[in-house]
Amino acid sequence: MSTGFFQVPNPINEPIFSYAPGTKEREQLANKIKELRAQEIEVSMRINGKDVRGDKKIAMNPPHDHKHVLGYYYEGGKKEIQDAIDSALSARKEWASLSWEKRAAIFLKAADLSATKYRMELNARTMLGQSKSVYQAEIDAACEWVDFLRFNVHYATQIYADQPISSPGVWNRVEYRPLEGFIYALTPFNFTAIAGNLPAAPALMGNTVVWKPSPQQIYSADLLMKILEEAGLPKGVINLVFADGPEAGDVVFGHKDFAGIHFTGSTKVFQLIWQKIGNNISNYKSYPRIVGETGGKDFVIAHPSANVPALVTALIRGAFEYQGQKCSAASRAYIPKSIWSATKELLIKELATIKMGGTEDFGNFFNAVIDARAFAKITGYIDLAKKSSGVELVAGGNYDDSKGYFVEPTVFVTDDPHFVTMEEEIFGPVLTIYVYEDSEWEKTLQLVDSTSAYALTGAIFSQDVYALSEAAKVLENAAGNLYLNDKCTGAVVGQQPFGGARASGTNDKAGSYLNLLRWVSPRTIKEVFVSPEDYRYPFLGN
Ligand SMILES: NC(=O)c1ccc[n+]([C@@H]2O[C@H](COP(=O)([O-])OP(=O)(O)OC[C@H]3O[C@@H](n4cnc5c(N)ncnc54)[C@H](O)[C@@H]3O)[C@@H](O)[C@H]2O)c1
Ligand SMILES: N[C@@H](CCC=O)C(=O)O
Repeated sequence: MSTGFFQVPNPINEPIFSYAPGTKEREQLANKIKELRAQEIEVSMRINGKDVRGDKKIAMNPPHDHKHVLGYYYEGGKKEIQDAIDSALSARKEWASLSWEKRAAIFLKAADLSATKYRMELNARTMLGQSKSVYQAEIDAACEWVDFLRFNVHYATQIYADQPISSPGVWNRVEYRPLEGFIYALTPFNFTAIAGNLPAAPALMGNTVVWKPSPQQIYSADLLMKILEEAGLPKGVINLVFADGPEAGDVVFGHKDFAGIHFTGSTKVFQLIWQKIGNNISNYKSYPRIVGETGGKDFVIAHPSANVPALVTALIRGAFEYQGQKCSAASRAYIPKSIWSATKELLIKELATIKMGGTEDFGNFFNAVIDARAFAKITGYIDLAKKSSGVELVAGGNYDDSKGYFVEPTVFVTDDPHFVTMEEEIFGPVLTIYVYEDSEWEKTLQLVDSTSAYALTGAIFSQDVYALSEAAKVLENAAGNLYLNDKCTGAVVGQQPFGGARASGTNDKAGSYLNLLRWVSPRTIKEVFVSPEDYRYPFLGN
């Protein structure tokens, strides 16, 4: 029973380890990678706190070394999804009525376990299973995941503390109830932190969850689940399932107690899901909450006053960190003619220094793309661009999938600002540049705004304050996360709440109170201390 107004520990961002040569953490991580590579693990679903194995045994392989086997998982089907829903629904009553600080303590403990005991393994699994470099794994699987857990507890308390005023003789209160039913968390391959946050955020607010991760992220999802359980998460609160997406969707979206979806993934899949929910709308007990962060076609626009070395650094980091497989990745850039030749020269020079290879070698900045399907899609765009007129290959353009799914960091310049690679999300290491006349700055801003259906992230480079503020105004609706003189990736929880609008999602800002608000259904209570005992108003007289 709660007996106080509790203050949660003040969250601060988890410090990023350097993994520089000679550091203890570098040695520990290298050892953990070696240890994991030497074994084949068996991964089960977790339904109602129990290991459950489906009939289909599927191998997990490092994308940069696809013949190596890291282990196997066992995919289920409709029956396991139904069992997971039943488990979530039966766990709901007890979990929802547990006092908030006891729920919060579990997630804070999971944060501490992830920052200490399991940090190396979280990073190692993300590096091996998703082909992330050491730094990219550290900012994701360790730091962002820990930040989500700690900051969400802080935001939850802000929500609970937000109470209405009361007039004399009355006490008004708002209870922030969890949603009535179960939540479906459907998560992407590219961020371990996002995969963990999507089930954890609704669960923190008292909901129970069915979580289906991307097949390409199961190797690290398995560890996230183990950490949450070790932290004390009761059985049935989060149920981890592995199944074909549409098959699982049929069961989930057809269920009357479906109360909400927490999705991150592609725009196409989100739109299919929204349609399915819409088609079933009259069958649900409540209107389901639909929260989805989806694709991007993120831009960089440089003004003639831009600092060229800073611009080139932002293009390289923004477009090619994690092989361009971030929803926030820079994939179209607009450079004025007056600085194009300096930009091009430096870009080519710097790209030539990038080392590509497996994640086990910490000297590699660049690793493999996630799987054969992504490799085929990305190289399809590269081949098309290579043979198109008006498009010039500036750097990269080669690829090889014999050992791993390697695609070089690739840059094209096009004379058509509507060329397909300027408009569609490729989700790989391909950057397309359009060079504009300096005199066409205003026109180019309009072009940036109207070229793509997406509106996730964008960056403006300018040393001229008027140009910077003009661009920010014209591009007001072109990005949910706008960067001035910085790359358009790498949002930090608590610092840059993340999400976009238009085709990029519902912009509910992961890692902020705005997101947590979607997982509660407020109940307003008015209590009157001395209730009126006569219906007559004074104006009626005697
Ligand atoms: N805006 C953001 O915050 C953000 C963050 C990360 C990734 N993303 C986006 O995610 C995409 C990359 O991730 P991905 O390849 O894992 O996305 P995806 O859409 O292919 O898959 C996301 C999840 O949906 C499932 N799924 C796939 N097809 C389905 C279907 N027809 N019905 C039901 N479920 C289905 C997948 O198994 C996975 O669990 C990119 O488009 C990227 O921009 C967005
Ligand atoms: N939040 C991450 C992107 C997540 C999508 O893949 C960033 O800001 O770069």
